[in-house]
Amino acid sequence: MSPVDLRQGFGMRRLSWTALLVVIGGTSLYLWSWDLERDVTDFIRCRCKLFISADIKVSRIPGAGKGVFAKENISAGTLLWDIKCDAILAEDDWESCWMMPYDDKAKKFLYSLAFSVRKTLASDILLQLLSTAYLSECDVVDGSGKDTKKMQCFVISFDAFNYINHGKEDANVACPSDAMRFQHHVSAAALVAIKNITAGDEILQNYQDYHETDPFLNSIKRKLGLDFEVDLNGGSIPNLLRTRLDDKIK
Ligand SMILES: C[S@@+](CC[C@H](N)C(=O)[O-])C[C@H]1O[C@@H](n2cnc3c(N)ncnc32)[C@H](O)[C@@H]1O
Repeated sequence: MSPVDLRQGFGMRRLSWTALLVVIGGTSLYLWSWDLERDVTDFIRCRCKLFISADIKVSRIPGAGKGVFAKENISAGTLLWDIKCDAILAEDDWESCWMMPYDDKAKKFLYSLAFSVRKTLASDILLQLLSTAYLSECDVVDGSGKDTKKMQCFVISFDAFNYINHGKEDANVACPSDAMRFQHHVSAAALVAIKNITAGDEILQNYQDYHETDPFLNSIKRKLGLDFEVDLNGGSIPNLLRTRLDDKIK
């Protein structure tokens, strides 16, 4: 596993941070106003790091929007991205990111959001947050990557890997095996190259490995009019309503 050099800054980063603060602040206010804050939102402060240089540009997949492209050759087995939710474990140069457990409380809250008649600015902001977050296994128990509970969390980060598109046979990254996690203290939500990747290749992950297969979440997203993945087996993903944060802050 050989981490390559740090990602250089991506455009819009400052705007993304401002938007993130607005989102977290707005969400807390909104939940507090519903007396739900303590019950529903455990936004866990984590640190994330991208270990490679990558470009965000138009994907070669028709209709897929933007994608992530490697700027260098990457060998199979290289750790590309990781997240740690224990401050002691992450170095200072890891960037702030968040996890929110996808548990019964979160499901109850999502349900109330989808079926509530109350529509406010704060609920709109929360929707933006949902549209950028993705589900992944998480290590919230001790933040060390050793958590074997296989919980799922929403990952909220604003780095280039938010733009990874879906691929099946051509997927070249995936979450690490349990053996790799335990041996190298890698998080369950980390991304590892599963093939040799050549500079200029688009980085693709099979979405079925980590999210969008949850019928409840998909029904909520459908109800909320959010972008969601369907028919991943068929290989085509309809471009429904696109509400991604970056589109809003152009
Ligand atoms: C996490 S985003 C990836 C970044 C996205 N392409 C963008 O420009 O913001 C996921 C969305 O990208 C699009 N997408 C990803 N993989 C795709 C594929 N193989 N075919 C078509 N659209 C895809 C879908 O709209 C999906 O909801």
